[in-house]
Amino acid sequence: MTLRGEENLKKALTIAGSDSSGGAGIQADLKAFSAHGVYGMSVITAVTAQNTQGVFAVQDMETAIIDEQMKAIFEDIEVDAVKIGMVSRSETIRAIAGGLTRYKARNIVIDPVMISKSGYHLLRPDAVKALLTCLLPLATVVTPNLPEAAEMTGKSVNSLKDMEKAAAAIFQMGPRYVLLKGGHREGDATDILFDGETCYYLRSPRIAALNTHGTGCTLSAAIAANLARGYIVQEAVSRAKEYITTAIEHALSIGKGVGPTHHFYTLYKKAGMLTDE
Ligand SMILES: Nc1ncnc2c1ncn2[C@@H]1O[C@H](COP(=O)(O)OP(=O)(O)O)[C@@H](O)[C@H]1O
Ligand SMILES: Cc1ncc(COP(=O)(O)O)c(N)n1
Repeated sequence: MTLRGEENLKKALTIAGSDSSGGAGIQADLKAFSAHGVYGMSVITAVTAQNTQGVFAVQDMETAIIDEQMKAIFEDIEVDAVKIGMVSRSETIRAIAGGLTRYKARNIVIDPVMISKSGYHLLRPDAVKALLTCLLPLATVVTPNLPEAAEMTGKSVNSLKDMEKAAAAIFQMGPRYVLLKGGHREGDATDILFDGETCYYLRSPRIAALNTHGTGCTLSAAIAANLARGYIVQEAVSRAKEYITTAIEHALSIGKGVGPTHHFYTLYKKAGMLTDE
């Protein structure tokens, strides 16, 4: 059976860690892909035991199974975009970079995940260099938050001026675009997109939200989904920013700590599935 429009179905891959509580990592990415009407696939780099209160254990996958997952996907299915999240350690990073190059992957969005909101090191400190030298040059867009930008540049990043300088320094590391996220700032949640020449400001008021688990994962997956759908980078990023803003506005009070964002608010609303209206 062929579904109407199936021949136009776009396919995106997330290479990231599993979050058992479903708010971040692979699970957030697949939800974001689905909400954009994009078929989702995954390469799991690590399994975490975590919930809304913290990360309690991590098991890294062997590089052999990372290679095999990439091979299984790329040798069979056309991949329209790739999002990369938690990569844990240098061996994992080298395996991913090798696979992306071998299979000529395109539309690559790298979220340089380092420390979870709850304070757990999801990237080993000795793997930062491998992330910068092996993966960043392959990125269409890299999406650091402020602490990650500080780690990458060796300078603290707070003001919008600092953000512009950091975006320019990270651009020199090889990605085609840098999206520096302002979620950790005081004041407006303004992000900066830099293409090597111009800084574009993506503004949104700060939402007084407690439930922001997985915001960065969701944003980068939404960018990948929009690239898979054929939008140019500026448009893909600006649509993803609208998507994450709605997802935070209607974030879910699930669990005892920092809950996840709501991926399907707009879809549920259109379908008349929201009971409070
Ligand atoms: N309280 C908030 N209100 C509005 N937007 C937010 C808020 N917190 C984060 N964002 C937005 O969510 C996206 C993810 O940013 P951030 O939370 O900094 O990423 P990370 O999860 O990597 O730390 C960015 O577009 C950021 O501006
Ligand atoms: C598997 C995985 N990947 C990424 C994050 C970062 O998300 P956050 O910064 O919201 O904790 C996470 N907590 N877990």
